[in-house]
Amino acid sequence: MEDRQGQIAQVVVTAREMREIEGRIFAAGMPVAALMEKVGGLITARVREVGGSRVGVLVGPGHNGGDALVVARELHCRGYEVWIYSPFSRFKELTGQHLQYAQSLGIPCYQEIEELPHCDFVIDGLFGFGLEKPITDSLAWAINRFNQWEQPILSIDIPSGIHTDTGEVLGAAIRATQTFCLGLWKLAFFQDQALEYIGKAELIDFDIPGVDVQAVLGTLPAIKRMTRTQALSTLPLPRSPVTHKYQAGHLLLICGSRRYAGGAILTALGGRASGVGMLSVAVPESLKPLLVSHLPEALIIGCPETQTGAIEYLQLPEKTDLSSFSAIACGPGLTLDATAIVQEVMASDRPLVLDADGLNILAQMGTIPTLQKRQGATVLTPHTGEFVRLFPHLPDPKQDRIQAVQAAAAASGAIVLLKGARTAISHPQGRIWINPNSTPALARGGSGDVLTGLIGGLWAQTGSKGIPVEDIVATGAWWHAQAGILAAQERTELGVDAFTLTEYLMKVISEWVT
Ligand SMILES: NC(=O)C1=CN([C@@H]2O[C@H](COP(=O)(O)OP(=O)(O)OC[C@H]3O[C@@H](n4cnc5c(N)ncnc54)[C@H](O)[C@@H]3O)[C@@H](O)[C@H]2O)[C@H](O)CC1
Ligand SMILES: [K+]
Repeated sequence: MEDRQGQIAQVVVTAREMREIEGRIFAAGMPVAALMEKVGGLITARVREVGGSRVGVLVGPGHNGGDALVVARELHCRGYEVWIYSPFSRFKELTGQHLQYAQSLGIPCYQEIEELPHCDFVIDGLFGFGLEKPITDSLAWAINRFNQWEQPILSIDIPSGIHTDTGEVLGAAIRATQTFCLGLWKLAFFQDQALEYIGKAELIDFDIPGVDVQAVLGTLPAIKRMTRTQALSTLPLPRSPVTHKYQAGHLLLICGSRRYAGGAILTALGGRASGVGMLSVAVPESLKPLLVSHLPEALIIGCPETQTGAIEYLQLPEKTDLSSFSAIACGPGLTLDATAIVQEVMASDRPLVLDADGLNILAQMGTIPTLQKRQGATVLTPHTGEFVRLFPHLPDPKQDRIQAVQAAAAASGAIVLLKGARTAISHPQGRIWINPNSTPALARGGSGDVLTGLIGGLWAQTGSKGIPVEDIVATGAWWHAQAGILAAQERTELGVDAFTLTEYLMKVISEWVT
């Protein structure tokens, strides 16, 4: 049972894949009406927990409308006052039958929004994954009116008007308070542009057989949703009782400038929180005392500086070269004057995380040709602005973040982590992890620096264990977000400065592990 729920929680599908999976279930003999009845019953049970007794139900022409009508009927039979709004004259057969029966029970059905009496909440069953074209004219007008209402709106499957794959608004879309995603997570739930419409997201599992999911998605689905179980299986815990510090990885961070000293501290604190065995931090010479005072356990390497206070070149301790490190993370706070060191680390074969100015310098060097020459594995961690600078010729991530990150990884051969409300991580061959939960509290200067250090530290510890790099990166993104969520719970969304975040990294993990 645990197993099935764990697997279902990771699955993410497109509308086409959902239709194929659904097709297999029907072909195997499950009557369409029976499935609709089952799904409607499950939604009703959840709706009844919401409270209120006066309900407006928005009914579309397809099976999303059919689901809504089953809920309307069930609520009516349980004593709710129910009104239907449906401005359509033609319905799919099953939906039409449900509408006829609902009306025979005395549930009123209106075509005009003004006719709907005041309700405690609204159920949105206008369109699900069958939405084909933009919503226009009077229906778009009505949706915009519903959005101005104060009452909660509960959407069935997906807010009507949202594209199931890209998450874009097709003409007009319902802004739901809560959305009950049916059966399997749809891609739109992880596209930043849809999040304000989806509200609180909940999966209603209706027992889709695992074999049907596998038959359509394969044994290694391309797009997966990150889960706690997955993150815990990747973390370097428990440690071997006989390990020594060099077996727990050696991370080199290259970060900071006179102008951006704090970025170096935050990156290093992120690296430290990963539990990495040995931490070395290369900074401009003048920052060394500051870093030593914050991280007494780290080896702080002071490097010659440019006139502007950037690292001029790497000056590693005697008998050390880049091959001494199990992973390198480079970029936060460097400024654009540190081009030479980015070139130097690119030429090494070490696992490399590039972030912030490291990415901006890479963009100036020419992202794709430079990465094609690299011997080692590279992780890029851009936000949308950096992404566009790195990959100016690829589709804009604002339209479809998942497709954009997949294209970037394929074109560059790097593992690309695209930051956002729903951070997505793609392997060059198209495997994607999506981090499903985060908090706007993390939209704050310095929080990305912490992530860079954390991912670097995890990679340094686990890279030699045969764990796929994208799994390590996704675990870092998950851990970072969970720390932000816990910190925001305890301190509000205003209380999660990047320094505080580094302290919650340990706090959140001890809650999971104990
Ligand atoms: N996932 C499952 O296995 C189950 C899904 N259920 C529900 O069914 C819908 C999908 O149903 P479908 O009938 O295919 O599509 P829709 O209800 O989303 O709507 C299609 C309907 O609407 C017309 N249409 C499309 N776009 C527009 C537009 N812009 N303007 C006007 N009309 C439009 C189109 O022609 C069709 O007639 C899924 O989301 C679930 O809610 C099952 O009930 C349970 C199993
Ligand atoms: K809907």
